[in-house]
Amino acid sequence: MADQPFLQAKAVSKIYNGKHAAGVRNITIDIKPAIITAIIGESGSGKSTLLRLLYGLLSPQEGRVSFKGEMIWGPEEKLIPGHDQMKMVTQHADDLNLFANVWDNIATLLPNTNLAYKKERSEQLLRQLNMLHMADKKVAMLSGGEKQRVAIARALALKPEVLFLDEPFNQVDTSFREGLQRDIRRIVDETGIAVIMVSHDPAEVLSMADELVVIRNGEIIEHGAPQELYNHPQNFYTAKLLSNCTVLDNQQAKSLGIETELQKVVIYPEWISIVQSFMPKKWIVTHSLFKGPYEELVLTHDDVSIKMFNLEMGKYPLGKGVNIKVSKHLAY
Ligand SMILES: Nc1ncnc2c1ncn2[C@@H]1O[C@H](COP(=O)(O)OP(=O)(O)OP(=O)(O)O)[C@@H](O)[C@H]1O
Repeated sequence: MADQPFLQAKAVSKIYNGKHAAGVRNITIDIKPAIITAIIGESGSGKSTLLRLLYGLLSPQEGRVSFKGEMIWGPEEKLIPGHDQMKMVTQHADDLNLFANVWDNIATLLPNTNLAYKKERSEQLLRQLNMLHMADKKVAMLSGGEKQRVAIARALALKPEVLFLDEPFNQVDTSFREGLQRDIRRIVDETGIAVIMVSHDPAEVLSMADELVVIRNGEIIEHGAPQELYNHPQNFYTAKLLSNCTVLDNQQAKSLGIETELQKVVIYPEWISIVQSFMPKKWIVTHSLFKGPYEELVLTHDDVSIKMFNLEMGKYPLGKGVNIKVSKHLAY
């Protein structure tokens, strides 16, 4: 059927036994093919639980998960949970054969019935993950990031339609991480696979995802495109997750000329700029953190401190007084 949902959870709940009623509650979500969906939320909010329910590693207590109209059965209903068309890679990349080389770790998953295809597909996977030059290396000799690439190539070997990534880049350093992120984006664009990922890193989800799903205390509170959620978060929680922002109460916000009846005012660092003015310079630079291409400054006036980015390195040393302009704020 043309309008059959791809991967869908309907009113799914899974609450663990324990002192606190933790887990996920009444989750309804439609995952689309050929895009990257990222699930974000604070630690313990239920991200991994949701991922495992979608993948069939956990059985829901209520609701159902289906893939192209077919029910996904969890371990309570099925001896070997999961679905042939879905694969998961976690941060541990733990199903690798450390004593075999990279090539064999991948080729072994492909059928022997067509050796020409086996060779061609293994090569293609290694090329997609930028590992062709390491084909002969023993996996035990690889770095954490390289092992992660092999794990992803293995997961893709049989052309699944859905790839789950649970904090896949945690062990990987920044430069390697960006390369891997780009490769995953390219694979999604080239193959039409759906990627569903969980990550703690706002920069990562903002740059990688097409759709963000925000989860708090086991419930989805909002979802949408990264740009939309970043610029217009409906919830204070989402703004705090996505930006290293300043949070003020409405009294403190008055010192920036912001009047609101709502309790909390959120200002992202990039919404504050230093301006030249003849007015008394009431904001004092009280902290300065070197961040490589920019400095993160904390400016203080009475009991109010705000964070901003400064690209003019060294121009505003500690103790310097400045005037500022706030171009935008959010209130909750
Ligand atoms: N097997 C379990 N038994 C009991 N409680 C559990 C179990 N697994 C998870 N929980 C609890 O359920 C809640 C959600 O856990 P989950 O791992 O899904 O959160 P998360 O958002 O992925 O967290 P993190 O970002 O820290 O990995 C947490 O409070 C956790 O302690």
